[in-house]
Amino acid sequence: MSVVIRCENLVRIFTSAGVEVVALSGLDLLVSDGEFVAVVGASGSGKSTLLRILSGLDRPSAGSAHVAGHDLIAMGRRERLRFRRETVGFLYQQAADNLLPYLSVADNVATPMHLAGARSAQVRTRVADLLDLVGLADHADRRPAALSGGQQQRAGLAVALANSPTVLLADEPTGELDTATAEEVFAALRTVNAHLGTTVVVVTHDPGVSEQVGRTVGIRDGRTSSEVLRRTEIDHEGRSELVAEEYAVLDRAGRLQLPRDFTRALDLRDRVRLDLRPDHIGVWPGRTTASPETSETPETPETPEERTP
Ligand SMILES: Nc1ncnc2c1ncn2[C@@H]1O[C@H](COP(=O)(O)OP(=O)(O)OP(=O)(O)O)[C@@H](O)[C@H]1O
Repeated sequence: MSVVIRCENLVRIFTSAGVEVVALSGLDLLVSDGEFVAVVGASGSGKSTLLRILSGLDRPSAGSAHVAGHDLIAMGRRERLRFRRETVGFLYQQAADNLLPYLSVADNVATPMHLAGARSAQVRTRVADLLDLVGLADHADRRPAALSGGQQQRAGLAVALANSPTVLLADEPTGELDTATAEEVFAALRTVNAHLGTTVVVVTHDPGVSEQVGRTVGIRDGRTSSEVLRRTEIDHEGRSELVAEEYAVLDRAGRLQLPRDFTRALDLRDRVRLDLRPDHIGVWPGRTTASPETSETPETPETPEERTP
């Protein structure tokens, strides 16, 4: 499957009042065509900065970023405008940022198409198709204020998809919604992902969304740290079960960030002991007094931090 988003060693440093803030500190991210990925991290971890760069609103200080064949650093003004209009769609947390309050839902969805020069007949068909897809066919004539929070986000989703973007970027799209309504919005995002093939990247502080998406990428201190991949497996009795596997990102320099709950569980810190096996690497709490040669190496290590890829 082809790669749609490729970020390598992305750095973004802000300077305000003479103080430098490192928002992204060498972030790597690969997203394949048609994937549904959540980037999850605490407040201040760099999520919004990453999305602003991916949507062409901001430029990184260093590193490289490509989205759907566009080089986000080399891109000139004209290409950037076209990229923002045609290649990426954006869904914000607040309905007010996605929808114009004085237009009906249908006119909100039609506006980006008219701006891109689409013909009226074409616009009408696409508006109807999109509202059908997000389950708002019966609400086309309503103003945003007459919709529930979940309906407003689904209307915003239809607006973001108006010009058939390759990638949909969503910044905390369910941040203001209760759990049931958030699930409804994620269901609409999954429908869009499955039916239109749009690659979807959601950023959020909520680790709970990992159950709603195909892959979760953790972001910590401006770098991608761990990943959880979910896939369906058929067990020996023919039942399908959802399997979640945890991954960590290994960068080109060989650096690996272990998930915090793993390091805490085994009190791993400062220095850890490594053991190369034919198909995996074992990691043990380091001992300060014994060297790796003299310390015991379990013959059949079964500690939870060991993963066979
Ligand atoms: N324009 C800016 N000027 C100065 N510092 C900034 C700017 N934008 C972001 N930062 C800083 O960069 C860091 C990352 O911010 P960012 O908004 O990307 O994080 P976030 O994970 O999206 O957080 P939140 O969930 O709170 O929005 C923070 O320390 C933030 O204060």
